[in-house]
Amino acid sequence: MTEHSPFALEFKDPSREVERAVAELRFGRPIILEDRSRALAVLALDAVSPALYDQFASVVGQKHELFLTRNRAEKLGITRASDIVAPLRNVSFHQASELAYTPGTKHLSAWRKANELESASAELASTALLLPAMVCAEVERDDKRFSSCCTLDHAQLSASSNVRQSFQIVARTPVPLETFGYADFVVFRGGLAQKDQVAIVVGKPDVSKPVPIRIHSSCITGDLCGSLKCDCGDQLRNGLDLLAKAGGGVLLYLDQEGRGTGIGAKMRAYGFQHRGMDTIDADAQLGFGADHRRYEAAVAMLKLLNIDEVIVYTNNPTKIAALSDAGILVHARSAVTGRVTSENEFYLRTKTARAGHMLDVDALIAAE
Ligand SMILES: Nc1nc2c(ncn2[C@@H]2O[C@H](COP(=O)(O)OP(=O)(O)OP(=O)(O)O)[C@@H](O)[C@H]2O)c(=O)[nH]1
Ligand SMILES: [Zn+2]
Repeated sequence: MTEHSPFALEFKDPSREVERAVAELRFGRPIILEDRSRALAVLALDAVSPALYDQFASVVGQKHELFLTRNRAEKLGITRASDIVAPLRNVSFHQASELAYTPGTKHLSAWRKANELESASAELASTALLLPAMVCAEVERDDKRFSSCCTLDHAQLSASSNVRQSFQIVARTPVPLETFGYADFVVFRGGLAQKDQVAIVVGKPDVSKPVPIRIHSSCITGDLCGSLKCDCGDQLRNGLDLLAKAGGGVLLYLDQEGRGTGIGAKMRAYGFQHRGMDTIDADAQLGFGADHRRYEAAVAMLKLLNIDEVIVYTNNPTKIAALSDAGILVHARSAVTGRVTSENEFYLRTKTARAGHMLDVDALIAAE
């Protein structure tokens, strides 16, 4: 345990250091990520300006390299199932961006397998909701040229993981909903570099019995604007309806836009889907895996609401597994569906075929 001086305010715990590094990357500034043997200057390509990219390249004498995940590497024709790093000497910002996330780019002449530190830098980008494409350069420890940059020890990244489960309730207030009458909105704060999360308590669920719950990931396009490209808006409203009909329950509305990749990445991926790609391949072009959501917040929220046994409204087996793995007893699973539209049918079929969702799209169409 760190000893704190009674005469100073100290914020030296690992999670604060990680959050600082994440914020720096989001603002397009370099950080230094180091372990016992080396130091890596890192920029997130998604956030950096072309001018700072050029400046970084010249400061490190054109020895900068581009980290790409194995998902992106596969799209560049490299099928060795590892994260990779490619040299960027004399590669412009525009060309680097093409390598990182433009479909159809094939001109990667040289690359090597990424090391652990380089892969860890992409983990930070993912926490910052940025694309996992990093501009890296190995530098000396305590390199004066980067003295004004935030430095993060790799060990602090793993040491901060317990914070992901740490939440507290900030407010609990009833809100009158058009269809359901008053529902309590409970706001939770905590986690690692996370926004506030919300639980909507419909009716008066009895926590001494299995509580009906829905874990819903935010979808600005579907939930808010009625986009026809997905089933989220319907699932949100039908989910609340099912909880009310079950005699009361809790909907956890998680800040996990774009399956945890963020709205920026999701809209880039939508652009690729307009060209015919499915939802998973579109994300892979950007370097992402099939699903980046984490459920520590959901588990912490349930525990703070004194809920440890549930009936879950979902078609997604990953959500059930995440709850069970965290010690929440899942008594049953119930389906929650939406309308099938010509715009979302391919998306729904992809979720079933490639992400194991328990959804019979043909039966839904037949029932309409
Ligand atoms: N990256 C990406 N995310 C998408 C796309 N379409 C929808 N999403 C996101 O997918 C998530 C869907 O959330 P949910 O409806 O809670 O989850 P689900 O995995 O469908 O599971 P259930 O609805 O519980 O069956 C939300 O975070 C959406 O923002 C897409 O094409 N690309
Ligand atoms: Zn959606």
